[in-house]
Amino acid sequence: MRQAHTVQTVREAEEALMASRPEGALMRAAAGGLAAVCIRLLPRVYGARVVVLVGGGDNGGDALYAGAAIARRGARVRALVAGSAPHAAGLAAFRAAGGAVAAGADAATEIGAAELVVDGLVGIGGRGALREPHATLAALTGEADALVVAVDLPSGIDADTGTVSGPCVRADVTVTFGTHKPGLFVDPGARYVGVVELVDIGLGPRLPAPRVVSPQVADIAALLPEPGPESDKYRRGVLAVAAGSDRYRGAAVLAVGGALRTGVGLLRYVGQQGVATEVVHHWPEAVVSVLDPTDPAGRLPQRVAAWVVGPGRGLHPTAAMELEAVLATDRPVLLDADAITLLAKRPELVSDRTAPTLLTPHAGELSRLLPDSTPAEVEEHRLDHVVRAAERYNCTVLLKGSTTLIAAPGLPVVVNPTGTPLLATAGTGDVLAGAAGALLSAGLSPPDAATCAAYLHGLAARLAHDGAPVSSSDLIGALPVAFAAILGSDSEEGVPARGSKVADGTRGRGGRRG
Ligand SMILES: NC(=O)C1=CN([C@@H]2O[C@H](COP(=O)(O)OP(=O)(O)OC[C@H]3O[C@@H](n4cnc5c(N)ncnc54)[C@H](OP(=O)(O)O)[C@@H]3O)[C@@H](O)[C@H]2O)[C@@H](O)CC1
Ligand SMILES: [K+]
Repeated sequence: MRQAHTVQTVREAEEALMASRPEGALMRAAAGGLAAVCIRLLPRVYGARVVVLVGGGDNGGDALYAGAAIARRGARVRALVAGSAPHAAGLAAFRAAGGAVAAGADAATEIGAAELVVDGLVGIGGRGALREPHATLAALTGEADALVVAVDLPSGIDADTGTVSGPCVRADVTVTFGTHKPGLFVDPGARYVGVVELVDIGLGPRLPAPRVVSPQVADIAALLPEPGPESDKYRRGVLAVAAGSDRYRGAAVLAVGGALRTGVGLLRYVGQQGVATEVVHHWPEAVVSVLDPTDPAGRLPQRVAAWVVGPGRGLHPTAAMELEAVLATDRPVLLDADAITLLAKRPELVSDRTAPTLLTPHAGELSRLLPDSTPAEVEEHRLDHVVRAAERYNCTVLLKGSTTLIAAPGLPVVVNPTGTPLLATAGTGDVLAGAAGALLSAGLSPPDAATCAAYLHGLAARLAHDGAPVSSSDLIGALPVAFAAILGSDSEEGVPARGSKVADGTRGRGGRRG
C-alpha cells in the first residue's frame, strides 16, 4: 500500500529527524532525489533548456538545489522567481553551478521554450488558492510542451485534502518527499499529479499510521480469494441479492452479473416474479427466491454468507421492511442506492448493528446520510465526508465518484487508484455492488471487499475500453480479465496515471512509477 500522511504529521516527523541530522541534510536528500528524476526524464541533459519556478519557501529551495545539479550536467537552467525572498543558500548554489535568474524575463516565452519545467512554487506550506505571480506561472505550465515535474506536490493542490481552488500546476511527474500526501491521491488534486515518485529522505521510522493509503496491484492480489481444492459452492460463499424491481429490472441483472463474474459459490436472487424471470434469463446459474410482497421479511433465504440490498429496489414500504429484516440478521450486508436512501431515515438500523456492514453511496446519497451536508460539499471535501459517514454509521463506507474512497472507523482511508471517467455511466454502481457483495460472501471484511471491488471495477473498465464508451454489460464481461490481470501480475506498480505525457509513453528515458 502506498501511504500518505498529513502536513502536520510530516512536519512533526521532519522535526524529530532533523534533530539527529546535520543542518540541511534533509533538503539535500530531497533535492538530490528530485534532480535524479529530472535527469532521467531528459533525453539529453547537456544543453537542455530547463526552467525552475521558485517560490519563497523551502519548496523553492529544493527546486534551486535540483536546478544546480542539472546545471552542473551542462543544461541551460533558468529560474523564474515568485516571491521576494527565495531560499538564500539554494540560490547561491544555483548561481555557482551556472544557473541564471531570468530577471524581467517573459515567463510565457521562457516556459514555452523549455524542455523541462520544475515547479517549486509552493509545497506543503501552500495555503489556499495561489496568489500572483504564482497563479499565472502555474497556469502557464498547463499550456507548455515541456515535461512538468512538481516538487513535493503540484502547486495549487491542498496537500491534506486534494482540494484545488484556483490555477494549479499540471504535472507529468510529481517527486514527493518522505511520504505521499493525501492530496496526491484524492480528486480533484489527483488529476494534476501525473506519475508520482517517492524519494526516501529517512522520515519512515518517524511516521505514525497513515491517514490515507492507496493499494497497488500486489496488495489486491494478496487479498483476492482464490478457490482451493477443498472449496465447494457453500464454502466459496452464498450471496443473496435483493436488487431490482419490476420497474428497474436492469439493476437486478447488473448486480447479479457483477457478483457472478467476481466469483460466488452460489447466488440467490430475491425478488418479484417478473424481475426474477429476467435475472434467470440472463444468468441461469442464479437460484431464485420469489418475494411475497405482502410479507417481504417472511421468506428471506437463511443459508447465506452475505447480502446485497438496494440497487433499483425502490423506496416503498415493502423495501423498507425487507431492509430492516436483512439488517436484523447477523450476516455481512452491503447497502446500495435505494437502501441507502431508506437508511437515511432510520440510521440506527446500521449504527446500532454489530455485524459487518458496507454502504456504497455516491455523493448525493452520502449527503442524505449526513443531513447537514449538500452533494456539492461532499464532492468538494470527499475525504472529510466519507470519514464522517463511517464514524456516524459505525461501518465501512465506500464513496463512489471520480476517486472512490473507502473509510472504516479506526482505519486509514483507502483511495482506489484505478478509477476512470469511463465508469460515469448508468448501471456501473449496480455492478460494483454485486462485485463487492461477492467478496463479502467469500469472507473478506467490508474494507477489504470494498477495496478489491473498487480496484477490479476500475481496472475492468479500462480493460474493456477499446476507444468506444464502456457499458455496464461490457464492464461485467471484463471482470474476469481484470481478475486474471491482477492475479497474473508480479508487478509492484500501480496502474498508469491518467492523461500524463509520461504515462502516454512520450517521456524521455527511464521513469518508474512510485
Ligand atoms: N517537511 C519535510 O520533511 C521536508 C520539506 N522539504 C520541502 O519543503 C517544503 C515545505 O517548505 P515550507 O514549509 O518552506 O513551505 P513551502 O511549501 O515552500 O511554501 C511556503 C511559501 O509559499 C508561499 N505561499 C503559501 N501559500 C501561497 C499561496 N496560496 N500563493 C502564493 N504563495 C504562497 C509562502 O509565502 P507567505 O504566505 O509566507 O508569504 C512561502 O513563501 C516541502 O513541500 C518540501 O518541498 C524538503 O526540502 C525536505 C524535507
Ligand atoms: K510544488
